[in-house]
Amino acid sequence: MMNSSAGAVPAIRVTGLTVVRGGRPVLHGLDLDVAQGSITGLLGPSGCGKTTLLRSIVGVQKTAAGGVEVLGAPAGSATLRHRVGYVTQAPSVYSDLSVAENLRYFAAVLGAPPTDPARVIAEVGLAGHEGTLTAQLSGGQRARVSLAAALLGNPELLILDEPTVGLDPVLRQDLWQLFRQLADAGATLLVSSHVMDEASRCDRLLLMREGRLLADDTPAELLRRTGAADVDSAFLALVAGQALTPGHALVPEETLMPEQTLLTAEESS
Ligand SMILES: Nc1ncnc2c1ncn2[C@@H]1O[C@H](COP(=O)(O)OP(=O)(O)OP(=O)(O)O)[C@@H](O)[C@H]1O
Repeated sequence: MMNSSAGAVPAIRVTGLTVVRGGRPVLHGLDLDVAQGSITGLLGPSGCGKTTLLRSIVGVQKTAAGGVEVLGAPAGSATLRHRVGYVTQAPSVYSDLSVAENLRYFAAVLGAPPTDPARVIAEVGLAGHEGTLTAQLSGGQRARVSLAAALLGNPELLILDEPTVGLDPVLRQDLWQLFRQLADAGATLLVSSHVMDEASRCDRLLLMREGRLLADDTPAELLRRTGAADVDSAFLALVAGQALTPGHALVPEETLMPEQTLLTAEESS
């Protein structure tokens, strides 16, 4: 059976998710579904709450209200540990171990097959660097070791927080090809970025601003709906539309707080 078949359990279901950080609400009652076997881009300006949403999905974020289900189980459940891979923005590998040592260590912890380290090293384009100490790698290479660690055991859901940041265009293209291969093989990827030009590589986009969803759509439909030439312009059109005609906002009106409308109106003036 295809993963994307209608009626399949969504890979991620977020309902009414509210998160407070530092005494301030940073996610305001988010509702969204992510279908299995797809690549969803989570886009929005710095500080809009992307990492907080990803942390909630992985089950490491304290939430104030609402729920998150992952592959049909509550986020953070022990049964999900081997089914979900998470790559944070900060490389989370040991700098005093080599590339291969890091991956052999994480493979052992996860109980992944012994052939997995070589497979994932090749997938992220680090073949030839197996013996290099992680401390001696470039920032982009270190980030790819973290990504390789998340690919161990072939998780069904990959949560990637800005995985292409600081990478050159060729590497970015290679990684997006890898993401597509993984999705074609049935994996679900949720990839955050503040680089809107990566949006066209996604099946679906979640545009976020100030802890709320501005849009949940395919890239093509988003451009059609806003009449914009690129996702950057679509984002700005949505922000402007929200400020000028809150009654016609592209998210349900009740999820827009009055102060948000005032703020966006001031900013756009
Ligand atoms: N540990 C923390 N304590 C208090 N507030 C926090 C903490 N971490 C983040 N925040 C706040 O939560 C909000 C959302 O942050 P978050 O890291 O989720 O944004 P982001 O969209 O991932 O940003 P970026 O693209 O810069 O990583 C921001 O206003 C931030 O200041």
